[in-house]
Amino acid sequence: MSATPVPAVDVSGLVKRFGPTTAVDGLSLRLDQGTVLALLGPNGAGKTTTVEICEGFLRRDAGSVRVLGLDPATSGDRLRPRVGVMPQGGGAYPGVRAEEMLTLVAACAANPLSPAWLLDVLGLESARRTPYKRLSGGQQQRLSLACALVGRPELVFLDEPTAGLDPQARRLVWELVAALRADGVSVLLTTHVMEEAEELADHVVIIDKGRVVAEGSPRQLTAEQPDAARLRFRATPGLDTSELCAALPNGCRIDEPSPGAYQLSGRVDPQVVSAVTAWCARQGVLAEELHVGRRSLEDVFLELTGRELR
Ligand SMILES: Nc1ncnc2c1ncn2[C@@H]1O[C@H](COP(=O)(O)OP(=O)(O)OP(=O)(O)O)[C@@H](O)[C@H]1O
Repeated sequence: MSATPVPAVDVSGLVKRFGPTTAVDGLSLRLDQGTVLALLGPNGAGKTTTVEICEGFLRRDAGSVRVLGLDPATSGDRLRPRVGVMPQGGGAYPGVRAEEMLTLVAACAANPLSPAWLLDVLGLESARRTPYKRLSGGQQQRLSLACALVGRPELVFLDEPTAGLDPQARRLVWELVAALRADGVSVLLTTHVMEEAEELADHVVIIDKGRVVAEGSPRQLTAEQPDAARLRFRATPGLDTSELCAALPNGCRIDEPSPGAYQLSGRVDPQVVSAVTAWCARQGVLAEELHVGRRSLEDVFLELTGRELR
């Protein structure tokens, strides 16, 4: 009989307070080896705090945390060679050149990847000799990612790895995360971009105010009755939707979960779309960002918390 593998990250009942603020409030999550977990939540939800505790950079107030079976609060020396960290916002000595920085980090690893190769893969070839402070924000992000990966870690923590990246660079990071997963590396990433979680993660943990509000695979979280679709649009906040409600078929409901964001749930057919746009025309408002589709993680978050992710 084979033994169950140790989870890459196992957090249970985690609590962290900063003075009167409870940043993490009894949070539990588990990242299985070789999988990708996305910690999704709005600003201030407690994502960075959770990750920094797992990285061993912050002390917890309560709960248990195991990273590759070890406690990061006491086993930092043993974990450092096995774990890659891409902190939010990055940061480095301003004068250090991109390749110098990566070579320096590589020198700490027993069996590093080639810095030159990694710079090439991340599209930083032309910035090799550029001092850190002269790199663009996106280049700094990618260098930070390279530093997290150069030591061939078993597990990587990526805190908002695509924040501030242009679509092309974002796609590059997504491909890299998929490649890491294919190589059996475990990845815990934070994001408030739901498409990122949907695209990359095996398991999504949605948090708000330091607590888990939902979790599961993206498919589980967005599953609904097969004939149900969503219609969403933006318009002037506070419109009286009673006339529209009366015109909709039974089983359709319209909500305004956050000001100006309207959401219709139920069976969305061409007549329903037409009723909505006709109603908007009568109100003299333009329905912006009109979208019909299946429920997204953004919808799930909105339903659970009444607020938008961004
Ligand atoms: N060093 C600190 N001192 C005081 N309060 C802090 C500190 N670090 C975080 N907090 C507070 O803890 C809460 C959680 O912050 P955290 O940075 O973990 O959230 P987050 O989900 O990562 O947000 P973001 O998406 O903006 O990065 C916030 O209310 C934040 O203001």
